[in-house]
Amino acid sequence: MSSQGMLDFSLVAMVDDVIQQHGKRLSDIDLASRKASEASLRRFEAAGWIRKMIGVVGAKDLPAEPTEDEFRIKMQSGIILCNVLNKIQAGVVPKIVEAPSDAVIIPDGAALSVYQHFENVRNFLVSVERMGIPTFEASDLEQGGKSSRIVNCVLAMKSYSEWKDKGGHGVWKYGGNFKQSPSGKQFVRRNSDAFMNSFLRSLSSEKSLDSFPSDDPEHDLSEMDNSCPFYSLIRKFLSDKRQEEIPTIMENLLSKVTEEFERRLATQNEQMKSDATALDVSCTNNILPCSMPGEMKNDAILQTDDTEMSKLVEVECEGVFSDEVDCRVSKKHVLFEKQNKDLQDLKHTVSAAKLDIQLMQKKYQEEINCLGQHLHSLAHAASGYQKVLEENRKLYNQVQDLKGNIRVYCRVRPFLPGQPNRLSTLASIDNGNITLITPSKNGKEERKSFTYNQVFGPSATQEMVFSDMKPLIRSVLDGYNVCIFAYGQTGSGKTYTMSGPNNLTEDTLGVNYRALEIRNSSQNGLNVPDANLIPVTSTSEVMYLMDLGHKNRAVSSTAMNNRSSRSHSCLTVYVKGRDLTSGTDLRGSLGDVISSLSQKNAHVPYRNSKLTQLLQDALGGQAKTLMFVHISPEPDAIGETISTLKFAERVSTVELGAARANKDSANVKELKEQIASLKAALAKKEGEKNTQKPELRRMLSTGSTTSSSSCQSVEDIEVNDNLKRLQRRKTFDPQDLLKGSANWVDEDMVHKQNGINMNGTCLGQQREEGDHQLPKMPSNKYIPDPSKIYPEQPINKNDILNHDMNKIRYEVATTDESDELDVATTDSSEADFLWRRNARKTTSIPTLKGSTLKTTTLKQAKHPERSLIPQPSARRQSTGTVLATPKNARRPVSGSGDGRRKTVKAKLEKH
Ligand SMILES: Nc1ncnc2c1ncn2[C@@H]1O[C@H](COP(=O)(O)OP(=O)(O)OP(=O)(O)O)[C@@H](O)[C@H]1O
Repeated sequence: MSSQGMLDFSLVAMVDDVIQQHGKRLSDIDLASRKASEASLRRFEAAGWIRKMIGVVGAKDLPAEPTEDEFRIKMQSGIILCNVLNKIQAGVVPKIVEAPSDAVIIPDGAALSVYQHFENVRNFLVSVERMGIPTFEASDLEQGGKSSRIVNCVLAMKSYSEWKDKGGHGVWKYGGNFKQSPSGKQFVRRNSDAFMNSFLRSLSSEKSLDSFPSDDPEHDLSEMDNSCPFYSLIRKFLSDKRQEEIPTIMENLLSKVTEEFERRLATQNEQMKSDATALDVSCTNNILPCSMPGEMKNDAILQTDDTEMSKLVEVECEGVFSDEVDCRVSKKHVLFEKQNKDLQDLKHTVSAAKLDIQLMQKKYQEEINCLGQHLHSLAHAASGYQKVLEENRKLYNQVQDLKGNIRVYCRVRPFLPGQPNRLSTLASIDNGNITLITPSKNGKEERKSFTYNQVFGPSATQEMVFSDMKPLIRSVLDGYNVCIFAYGQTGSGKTYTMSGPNNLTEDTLGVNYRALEIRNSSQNGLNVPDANLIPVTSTSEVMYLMDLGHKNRAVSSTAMNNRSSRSHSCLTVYVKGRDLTSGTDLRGSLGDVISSLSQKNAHVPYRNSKLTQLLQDALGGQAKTLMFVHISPEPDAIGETISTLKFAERVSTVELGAARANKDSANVKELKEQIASLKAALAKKEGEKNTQKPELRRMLSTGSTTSSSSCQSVEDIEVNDNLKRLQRRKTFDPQDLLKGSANWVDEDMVHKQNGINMNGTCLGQQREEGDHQLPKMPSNKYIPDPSKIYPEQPINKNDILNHDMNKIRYEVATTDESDELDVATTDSSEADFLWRRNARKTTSIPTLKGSTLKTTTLKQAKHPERSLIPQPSARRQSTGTVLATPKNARRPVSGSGDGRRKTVKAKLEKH
């Protein structure tokens, strides 16, 4: 809205206000100023005439427009006045006393020679008076004197001079009337009413001049008073003023009115601006809720901006603008109405939108409820599916057990603290399936999935891992042998799973420790050269031995693992239990192998071959075997990871044959007791009847078709005797006898008595051969007195159940062909021995000499068909060889488990 087009105030009221505020002062100030102005004009006129008469120099640099004081001071010495007078009439002042310099004349007439000044002034005044020119008092030249009288005197001299210049006719008389000022300003003396008429006419130019007939002033004024209150106001204001004051007063009044008008206009503009802003905000606020969807009315509201509203208001105000108040009220009313209407529209829109939203909310709520029900049923179905999957997994594991498959678990190590690259190759884990992201050749990522019995992700805890293995470990108590071994790239977490990290806490205890919580009784037996068998009576004693072994392990830094195990860790716990109701004895063993991969090929084969021998028992068909593959999540390990997983997948297809419990029936037990007592008797007699030993040896050699005499024992003869007796008993199940562990335990017992120990887990194959004579094997050192190794006694490393196979490995490397080593190696693996024994059969070499570990490994490499298990990649060779334990050369190449079992059955039938 334009401020020019619509005043928010009345002009008349504004003028009235100005008059009320400044009326009296306007008159007073203006009169004084007028007088001052007149005095100035006269002074300037006087000064100008003096300068003209005597020159600027003669006038002592009197300014053209001097102030009152300047003029008085310049006149003070009387010199100028005298000189001017002499100019009008030469010699009228006969003697003028000049001042030494202007500097001696100081303000306020403090002349150096007051007397001399007085002389000049006196001479001047006398001369002037004589000429009939108006004079002044000498004191008028002093401060506070009437300087206007000095000016008047000078102007009178001027008048006289002019008169004289014109010829000096008649008598000169000074009138003292005002004349036109040098500045051109002229005060016009007029009749007050006439002047008012003229003045008001000029002001009323906005109205029609025709309405003011000039020839009847009285009529004019009354007409004007009646038609416009403004004129009446001005007339009233000027009525008591003198005519000559009216122009000045009107000038000042107009100036004040203009000032006030501008001030009010500015205020109105400000007000209009802020109103417009408020209107904008109001419109915006009202329009915002209209932006709800589906409201067509909003468009109309949005289009009604304040410009359009201004136009509307202006149109409505048109024709009535003369009445400013009405116009303003009308305009505001229109605005108000408009805004009110808009507000109502907006309210309507908002309530409509609210209704819509409520409807939508209701609809969504219904949909959400519906979805919730679907989700519920889906969740129910999913949980059922999970249950089915879990059941499926259990059944699958059972089938695996029945088939004797190696169970394969997989664990993914988490990223280690401080590892910069946290991009994992692991895509997903789902119920035994693991999917990895592998970089493909064309740059696109590919995914590869593998299936195992169980898969643990990086967040799996030790407890979670162990609880899954618990049933397997518990089956030791049911008489099964159990072998759990870890496999994987260096640094992938094998040690962590089996033992735990360096700083062990209750939460991070590995499988080894946790398995011992289960039971705390054990029997010993380990066929590792230089390893010792220590009887223990409690879990804590086993833990102590484990710690001891752990300390003895060789570790060193590899590229991927700072504390990489440079040794194999093997813990065998022999457990013997008794079923109190049936009187059945249960025995089992747990072979726990932690293998570490090396970074350099040089030492790998040695290390693997020893592990192979250790695992022979577990792979002999009698054990439940769990292979725990470990992988690292880092992208740069993806090659090794895929290779590991592929190998593990192949391993999971290998059937070792169903494991069987080492149960002794009452009959077998009875027989065993007889054998034991016989063995004890034999042992007792052995010392007494040294002469009989050659005879026994001879009997043994004739009773065996395959083994060398050096490997036979007295016990073997007794086993054969018992076998013959058992075969004659109809109630006896030959399977019992074929359970190698049953006889093995007997052997074990005897060997223990004789200070010899054998691992009692891998005799199935021996029975298959129909060769019931056990080879006599150099044994581990049995330490009947545990106190030898416990803290109170100095620890002899040779007397410790040594977990560090590294030592063995180095012996192999350095004494490759030594007899001791050969024997030791043979000791450590019955199956290996048998294999070599058969080899000897075919090659007719009746000696074990030269059959070193290295040779064994090489032979195996030359005859991969002996292995029941697929070979891993070159880098995985160490662990692959662990599984590829050299077997009997006559063992079927594939379908090993079944084939082997068939062989067993054939042998049984024979028996
Ligand atoms: N599941 C896990 N959670 C936390 N840390 C782990 C886990 N698995 C492994 N680690 C850590 O990763 C590092 C390497 O693990 P570990 O020594 O067990 O590997 P390894 O396979 O035994 O290696 P090597 O074959 O070289 O002996 C260790 O610092 C270990 O604590």
